[in-house]
Amino acid sequence: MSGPAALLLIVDDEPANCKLLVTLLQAEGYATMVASNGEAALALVAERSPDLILLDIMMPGMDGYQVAKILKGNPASAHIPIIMVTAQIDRGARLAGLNAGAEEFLTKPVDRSELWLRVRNLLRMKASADLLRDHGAILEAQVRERTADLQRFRTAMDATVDAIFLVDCSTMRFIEVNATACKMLGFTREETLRMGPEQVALGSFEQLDRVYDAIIDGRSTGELAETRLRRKDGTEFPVEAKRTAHASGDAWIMVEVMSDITERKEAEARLHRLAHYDPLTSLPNRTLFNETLRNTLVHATQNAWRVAVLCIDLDHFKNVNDTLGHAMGDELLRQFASRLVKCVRLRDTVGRLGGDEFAVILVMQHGQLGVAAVAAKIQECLRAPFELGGHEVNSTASIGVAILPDDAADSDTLMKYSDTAMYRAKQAGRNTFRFFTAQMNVEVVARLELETALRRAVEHREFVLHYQPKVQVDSGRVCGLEALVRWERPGHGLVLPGEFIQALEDTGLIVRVGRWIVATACKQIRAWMDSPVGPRQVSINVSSRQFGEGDLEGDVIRALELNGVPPDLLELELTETSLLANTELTIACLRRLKKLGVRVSIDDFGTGYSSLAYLRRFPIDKLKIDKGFIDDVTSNPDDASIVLAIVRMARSLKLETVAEGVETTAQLAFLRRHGCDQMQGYLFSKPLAVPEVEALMLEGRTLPSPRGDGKERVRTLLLLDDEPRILAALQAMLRADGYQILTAISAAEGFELLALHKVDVLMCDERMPAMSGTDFLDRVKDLYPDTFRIVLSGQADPSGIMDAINRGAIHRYYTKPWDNRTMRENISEAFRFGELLGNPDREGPADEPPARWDPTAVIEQWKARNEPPARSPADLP
Ligand SMILES: Nc1nc2c(ncn2[C@@H]2O[C@@H]3COP(=O)(O)O[C@H]4[C@@H](O)[C@H](n5cnc6c(=O)[nH]c(N)nc65)O[C@@H]4COP(=O)(O)O[C@H]3[C@H]2O)c(=O)[nH]1
Repeated sequence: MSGPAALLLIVDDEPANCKLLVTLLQAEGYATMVASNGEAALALVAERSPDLILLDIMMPGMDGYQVAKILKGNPASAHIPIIMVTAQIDRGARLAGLNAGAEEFLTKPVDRSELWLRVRNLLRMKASADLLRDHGAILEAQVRERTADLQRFRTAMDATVDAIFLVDCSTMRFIEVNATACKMLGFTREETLRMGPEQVALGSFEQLDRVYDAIIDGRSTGELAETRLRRKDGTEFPVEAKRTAHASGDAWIMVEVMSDITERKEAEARLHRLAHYDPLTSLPNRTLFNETLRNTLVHATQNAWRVAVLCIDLDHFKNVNDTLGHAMGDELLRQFASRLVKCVRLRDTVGRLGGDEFAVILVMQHGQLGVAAVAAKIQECLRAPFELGGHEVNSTASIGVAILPDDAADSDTLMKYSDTAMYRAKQAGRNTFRFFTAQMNVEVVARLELETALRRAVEHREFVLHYQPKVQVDSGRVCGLEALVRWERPGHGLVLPGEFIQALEDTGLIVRVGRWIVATACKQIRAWMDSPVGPRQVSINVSSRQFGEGDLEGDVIRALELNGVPPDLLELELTETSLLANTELTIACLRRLKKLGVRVSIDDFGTGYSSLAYLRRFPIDKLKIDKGFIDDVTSNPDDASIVLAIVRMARSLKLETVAEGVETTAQLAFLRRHGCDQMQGYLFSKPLAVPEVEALMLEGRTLPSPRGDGKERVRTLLLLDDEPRILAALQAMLRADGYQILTAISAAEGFELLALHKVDVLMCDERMPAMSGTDFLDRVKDLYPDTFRIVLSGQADPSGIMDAINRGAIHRYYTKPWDNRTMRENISEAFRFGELLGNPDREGPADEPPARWDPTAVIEQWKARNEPPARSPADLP
């Protein structure tokens, strides 16, 4: 036996017995220790844990059974074999010994060989039992550790926010799932473990099998993939899955880790909506619209389809914003969007490009007619008024159309062309549509060239100012000048603003050019102040963009200070339309400038939509009556009424009036007679370069004074007939009666003479080429109601003339040939009649209009007549 000798404990109260046993056992090489009673034995066992105990039964105090029971009851000593040594050999004693836990018995006196045999056998048994016990303990510890590991693993698995599924690839069943997986799916763990992936994943068994095979074969790395899972209640949700395959013996285990990405997907969807859809109308925005157009064009080109792009812009939309506020403007856009969508088929695309700009993609089936029908439908859908917070608002749209492949082959050009066509529709008076044409293309190219040339012009300072004098109507003297920009374009000579101002506006270059104009005009005023010309008031045109984007106020103040120019020598001309834009900003800026002394006038007055109430908000000094009203002021009663209304309104607001574009003395006479303060026009002078306008001012040129001024009033008769023979005969007949006789051979000449002279009696032929006598007199009735009007008719049937008489256009009529005496008497009577009825001091018929004559109402009526058919929101209060 190798290793330390086995330690044997001999327990006996008889020292002789102990000694014998010690001797016998030590002789066999065992180590021994002795205890003389039970307590001592227990103490020794606790202390040294012997390999075997020889235990006497009969001992004083604690007997052998008790000792054995205690030892076997204690796990630390239960494995120590006990041999009971006893003189009793009866069966009862043996049973009691075995019950107490003893393994063997020896009878006293002890037989040496039996002792050794028993001791050796028991020690062997113990050795192998110890071995087994140690092994078991190791195994147990290992199991305990594994169990703890497993527990830790499961706790970790359960604690993770991701769902984890372990799938046995051979059975396609879950063999393990974590708590998150069960919660995500709504199944219990047990229910889940009874299922396989094809019951919760979207995809067939075969599809999953293919995915798993690819991962196992290494053809797929099992990178993050998006898929969907189905819950117990049948609802689905998106997950991101990471799959890895693990070999387990011959089988493969697929570990699937899945995260619920519902929130991420929703956020992505929200972002996508924000990036691609207009939040106000929910229509595709410009980005998505362009993307859709590009894709449509690819398909269209492949399939030889035709595609139309419609650019749609609401007319006068800005007025809704300005008058009803932005919330109502938004509401109009929303309502329009939903009407627009109903005008097209499902497969067509409607988008909002921004502001009031919408666009439509139409895949065409029936050629251009189909597109025209859609455009007409869109116009039609606007016919019903929009209900905006209690206001009924009418709106119209201008539509431009460009077509693939006729006009362009790519989306950018197609968009550009339909936009160009839309602007054409606007220019054509709005509320209409236009197809893009090759001519427009030429214009687009020309426009681009113009813009490039203008940019260069700004850099190279190619602009100059010309000046057009303004004249005081009563004194005939120059009272100021309007600065008008010209472009000395290399290779093109002097270019007028009509050809480039709009492009300067559209490109924003007007802000820089405008600043230059302010500075140059102020420099010129200074130069005249320092020359014999003397101080002169100069007006400059300003664009609304100079308020919003530039620093008009700063520019003006700097230029005035730099040149030492008194502010009242500078006048700013703003169009009605530019006043309407940026109103608050504009008003505030104008107020400050006006406080400084700078003068302000409204240009082209009458062409915009400003009402009297609106005008009061602006700090203005002057109204400039648009040339459009002056052109026919002597012959068109509508224009005449408008001009008179403006003059009268200006007077009541203590504003000066300037008539623009006065070209004839008749116009001047009309204006002079009706109290217009100033005139500007070719009649006096065109805009001139500085040296020429200086010469004009130094020469002291004035307007010719009005005819008949200072002379005594004479009775004036106007005879109008297209036959000079008749005129001559009438003149000869009436010569002796002392009238001032004026003759005209056309209605136009007649109007001019009426404007130039105070005519008392007017006799006109009924049959004239351009205009009948009654029509002429109809107009004269409105323009000069105090004239006594006679018609000379060659016709027997006077029914048309009777109508005119009933309308009050004609006071008398005569048929040709006439009786000289009666005619002379009647004309004389007509003068007397007119003098009796009319106020002999009155300068003209409308100079002191009748009480019912209301200038604001006249302007409103005129606007109503000149509005597009569907009334625009511009009419809102
Ligand atoms: N047929 C005819 N025309 C007459 C007569 N009297 C004056 N005109 C023209 O009428 C225009 C008057 O200027 P506007 O109404 O301010 O209209 C101006 C103004 O709106 C704009 N503009 C001109 N210069 C400037 C400028 O310096 N800045 C800005 N922002 N706009 C300018 O361009 C418009 C056209 O300017 P112009 O071509 O110089 O044309 C000038 C002038 O030459 C006439 O008796 N008969």
